[in-house]
Order: sequence, then C-alpha cells, then structure tokens
Amino acid sequence: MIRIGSRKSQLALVQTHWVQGELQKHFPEYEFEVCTMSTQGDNILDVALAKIGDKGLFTKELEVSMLRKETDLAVHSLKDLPTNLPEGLCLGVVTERVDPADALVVHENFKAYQLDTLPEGAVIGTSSLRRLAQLRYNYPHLEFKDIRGNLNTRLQKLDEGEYDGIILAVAGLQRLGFGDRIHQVIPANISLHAVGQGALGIECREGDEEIMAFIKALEHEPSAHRCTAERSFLHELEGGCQVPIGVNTSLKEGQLTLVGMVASLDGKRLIKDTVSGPIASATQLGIDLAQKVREQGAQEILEEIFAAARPSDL
Ligand SMILES: NCc1[nH]cc(CCC(=O)O)c1CC(=O)O
Repeated sequence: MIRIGSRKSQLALVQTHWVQGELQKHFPEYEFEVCTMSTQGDNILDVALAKIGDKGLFTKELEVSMLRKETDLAVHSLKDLPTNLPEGLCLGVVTERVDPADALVVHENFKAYQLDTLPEGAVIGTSSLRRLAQLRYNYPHLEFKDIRGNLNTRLQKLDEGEYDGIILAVAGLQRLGFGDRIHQVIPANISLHAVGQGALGIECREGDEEIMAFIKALEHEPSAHRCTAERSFLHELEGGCQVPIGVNTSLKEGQLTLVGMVASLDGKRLIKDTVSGPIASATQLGIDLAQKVREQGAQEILEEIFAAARPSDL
C-alpha cells in the first residue's frame, strides 16, 4: 500500500485524486491510498496571508507525516511548495503544467469590461502581493482589497457584491469546474504568474527509490525544466518573506526563456528582465536573471520588504 498525503481543500483533493488515478493506471497491481490532513494554512483564515507570509504554511503537516513514514508522497500545487524543503525530503516530480496564467473573474454588473477598461475605483479582490503589485503598476486607478477563503468562498463574496472583480489562477478555476467563470485570461505583459503556477509538485523522501520509481511515471520534462528555472529565480531572490515576484517561461528548440520581475508593494516600481539559454542550464538561468534584476533595483525593493516584515507580524 502506497500512501499519498493531501490537504483537505477541494482543489487539493481534485489534484491528489488525479495523481492517485494516474498512479493506479500505471501500476494496477499496487494499491494507492489518499490520506488527508489539515495544514496551518487551512486553519488560519482570519489573517491576511500576505501578512503571515506563506512559507510552508500549506505543506508542513504533509512533510512531517512523510518523515514519520506515515505517508510516502505528498501532492502540492507547486506554487505553494517552498523552494527550501526540509532535510530528508525532495521535489521528486513535476507533472504536466496547465495554463499558468491568472484570470479576471467579474461580478455580473461588470461583464462589459476588461482589465484595460474597468472604471476608476472598481474594486478588485486579491490576496497575492504579486498580483496586487503588478495590477497597481498597470492600473493605478483601480482599488484593491484583500480576499481570503477557498475558491467557492471567494466566488461567493464576488457574486454578493463585495468586489467588482477578483483575480484567481486559471488552473484552479479549471480544475474545480469553474472554467466558465474566467472572464479574461490576464496576458503576461500585464501580470507574470507565480513560480510553479499550474503545475503539481510531488514531494517524497530523498533517496526513496521505490517511491521515486512510481512517481517518475508522472513526470513531464518540459514542465519540470521550466519550473526548475522559475524556482531557481525565486530561490535566489527570496529571503524567507513573501515578495512580489512573477515569472514566465517558454521552451523552443531546446532553448529556455525565462522572464522575471520584482515589484514594490505600492506598484510604483517594477523591474523586469529576460534570459535565454539551453534547457540543461535551467538552474543557472534563474540565478543569472536574479542577478540581472538585482542590479536594476530589485535588491533595493527586496531590502525594503525584508525590513518591513518584522517577526512581530507573525
Ligand atoms: N494561492 C492558492 C493556490 N494555490 C494553487 C492555486 C491554483 C493554481 C495552481 O495550481 O497554480 C491557488 C489558487 C489561486 O492562486 O487562485
């Protein structure tokens, strides 16, 4: 029996059951069981995520259970998986990525608008510093309001009129069957997506060859290369705080292109640049791009954010 750890949220369960089904298809003679658990992130609903920072908030309990050998692997939305994993665990596999973009979902009174045409003062809900900073940068006339809760709750708050529009990942909306609520897929020149967005990461014990042999069947190499570059960029830049960092990657004829940005929280400064190189140097590309944006002012933005994030905010 192979045990798969999962959060209890609807999105997590859809994703984990997909992984379970794929493993079962590849290895019909084995039994795969899903073990659900609550994480800190699921329990803290009243504090803005941006304030508490979300490093490992959705992964820790799943990791402890793997280290205790109560479970053998864990399925995560890759974007929720920190770049530094606990000793003894590793990111075993990245699955095939779906559309990594963000989407605008609108209240029914705002169906005539796109981001570019929303009227002054329209209220947009987002809990992500990355989305907030980029949208403020591009649309300083809009208003932004924090939003928490699972996808259903957020859509309900929108429909009840608390917001005129909200920003959500295309991937999450589609996986939960809300693809028809996507009003506009936000283009990369307006908002770069989160590192790893749209892909699943399967975490397991380091050196556990038996489990690796199972999950390798689900690996999607192009997605893995892209996410390696994205995670390397994030790893080089972050200092244990949530920072407005966005990326975009593409693959063409063995070449990987990585676009990355760092923005100030007020949306007044935004540093963006691009690197390209062979797929085999995905990690180095992330490091190189981090260096490039640091030199152009990202370092200053990061230092301001780190200085402001005092431990007392926890
Ligand atoms: N922040 C929470 C989260 N983690 C993963 C997804 C779904 C998208 C994905 O798999 O990248 C979402 C929802 C969202 O950002 O709208």
